[in-house]
Amino acid sequence: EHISHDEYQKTADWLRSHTKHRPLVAIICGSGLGMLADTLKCQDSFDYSDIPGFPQSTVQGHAGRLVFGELKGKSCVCMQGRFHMYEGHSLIKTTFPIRVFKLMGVETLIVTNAAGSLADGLQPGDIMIIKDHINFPGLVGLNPLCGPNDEKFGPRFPAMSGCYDKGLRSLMMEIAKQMGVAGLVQEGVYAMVGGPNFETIAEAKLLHRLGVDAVGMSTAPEVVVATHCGLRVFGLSLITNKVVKSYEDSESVNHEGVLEVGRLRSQTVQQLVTELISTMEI
Ligand SMILES: Cc1cc2[nH]c(=O)nc(N)n2n1
Repeated sequence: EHISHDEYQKTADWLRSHTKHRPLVAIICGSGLGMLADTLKCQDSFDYSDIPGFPQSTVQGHAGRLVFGELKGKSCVCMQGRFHMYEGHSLIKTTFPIRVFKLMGVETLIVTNAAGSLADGLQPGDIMIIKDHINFPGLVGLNPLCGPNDEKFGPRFPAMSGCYDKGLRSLMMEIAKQMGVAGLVQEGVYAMVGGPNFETIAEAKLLHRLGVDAVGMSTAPEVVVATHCGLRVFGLSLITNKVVKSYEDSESVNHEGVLEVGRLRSQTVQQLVTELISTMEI
């Protein structure tokens, strides 16, 4: 379906009339990383169900709240729970909040997610700074920008090269070193698959062959829409499991395990993101 500019504007106006916060940074908290929102000071929070135009979140481990507040004195808005294509939402709906944030004056998007690792050097519990992504659904036309282009947001044919801001990626590597967790952090390529099933072994081998380091079921559509409307983007993946790449391997992955690693490492992710927001020029 198509969403008119006025609908985005209406939601942005509703939010601006319900909070005094004027965030410059938006953060999307991935599976098991929702606690970051709880660290915001002077919070104003809204259940997605109370916000006109917002879709509803249905995934275990995703609260479904929009939290405004301050992080180290900087005004932020946090999505505690995000929308996924596999929930049956259209991609227009899953990325609706991004354009609302843009209309509210947000200039930087920080997106976090949980992902499975295909790279041999990436272990569960590691943190991957997203250098670039492969948007498989987008390549076959499942793209939030399909349909009439809204020129007020951006061009018909937006460039995507360099959509993960190099300055923020370097800054985050610096922060990881200062925090003494550089050993946990490395850059890599993230691939989005539609889900909700995890990969077959043949699919895992294909992705690995294509140069994918970590695979998940979100993030790319949000980043495409954010880049289209001119937001600066930083992304990181919390590696929750090794993707099974061999027919001899009996291991298999499940959502519980994904959430468990989230709980284990969320503290570190929280500190890294907080430090990034506090250090970067807004
Ligand atoms: C959130 C998440 C975690 C994993 N692990 C995996 O092996 N394959 C995925 N697609 N995902 N997605």
